[in-house]
Amino acid sequence: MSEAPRLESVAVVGAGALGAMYAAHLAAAEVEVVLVAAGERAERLRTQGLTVNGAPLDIPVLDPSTDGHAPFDLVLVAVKAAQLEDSLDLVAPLVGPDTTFVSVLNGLDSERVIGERFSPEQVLLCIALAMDAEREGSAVRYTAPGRLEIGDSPATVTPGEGGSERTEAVAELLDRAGIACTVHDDMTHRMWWKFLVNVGGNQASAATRTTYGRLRQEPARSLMVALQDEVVAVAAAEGVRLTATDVQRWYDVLEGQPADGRTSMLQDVLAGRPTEVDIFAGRVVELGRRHGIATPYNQSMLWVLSALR
Ligand SMILES: NC(=O)C1=CN([C@@H]2O[C@H](COP(=O)(O)OP(=O)(O)OC[C@H]3O[C@@H](n4cnc5c(N)ncnc54)[C@H](OP(=O)(O)O)[C@@H]3O)[C@@H](O)[C@H]2O)C=CC1
Ligand SMILES: CC(C)(CO)C(=O)C(=O)O
Repeated sequence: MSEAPRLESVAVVGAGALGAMYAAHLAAAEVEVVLVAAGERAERLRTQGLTVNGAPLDIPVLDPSTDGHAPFDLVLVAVKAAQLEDSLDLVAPLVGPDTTFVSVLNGLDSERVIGERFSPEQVLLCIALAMDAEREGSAVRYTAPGRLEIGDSPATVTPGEGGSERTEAVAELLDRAGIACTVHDDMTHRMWWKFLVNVGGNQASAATRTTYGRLRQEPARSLMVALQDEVVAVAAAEGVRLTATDVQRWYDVLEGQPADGRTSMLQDVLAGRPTEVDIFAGRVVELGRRHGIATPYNQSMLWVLSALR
């Protein structure tokens, strides 16, 4: 078996809670890492900078519309869902045929969108889990860095043939940078599991404005469970089996989260930013309609959280 290439350069697009946290890890491991941004955002990042857990994040800001650079080995996409298309346009000049993409975005669809814009072979499937990263202005803080789970898309790898070189190379890079990562051969199931987590956890916490500690208790907990039951139903109709054990695994993760930690969606609501409700409740409602499954709790979330825009 040939050895996976060693990845040396990373472009992070989306210098928010997750993007800045991972950029700090990569820079500390002496990997070449840049933050990709344009216009006023690039200017702000250059002049105001960012801090991660109080330490200045001293890495270059690259604006592809004015600054040239050879294609990067890895593009780490860490914007919110509504910003995905724009961020891909921005990063396009930094992408070559050997560039690999990892998207930490929540939801079922970002990898497909990236694959359609570039090439499906260049995109790994990924979920980001169990972190409590938050950003306020130019300050990013976390106590729990969580972990990434990565693997190949079934659309690009033949089952039983083992992981791709791209997956191996990304796992090696993350390991070098001290970013906890596990490789999975059934990422489709893992993505659906994460979707269940976000549809329940993020939306219930955002609608009731509760931290992880209060999300573990009534009444937020019952709302979370009702939202998740609808995910289990639409997942089954899509051929994905989410079991009671799968659901329990999220409760176990939730128990371990800091009591005062906040989901990314609660952070958006509290900061007055648009939420990612379209990729959570919006997607469940759409799948429910397609399969003739009632999704009243997610329909309510769609109305409630959309009204906060
Ligand atoms: N935070 C968390 O704990 C977790 C988040 N996730 C998921 O990860 C994704 C990222 O979340 P999070 O880090 O919280 O998001 P943030 O909102 O903190 O960060 C997004 C960043 O993207 C930047 N951005 C927006 N548009 C562009 C663009 N066109 N070009 C370059 N940069 C851009 C924003 O800049 P600006 O501020 O200037 O607008 C912001 O810095 C989401 O899908 C989220 O659901 C998953 C697991 C946990
Ligand atoms: C799983 C969770 C809740 C943090 O680990 C998340 O994905 C988010 O906050 O968006």
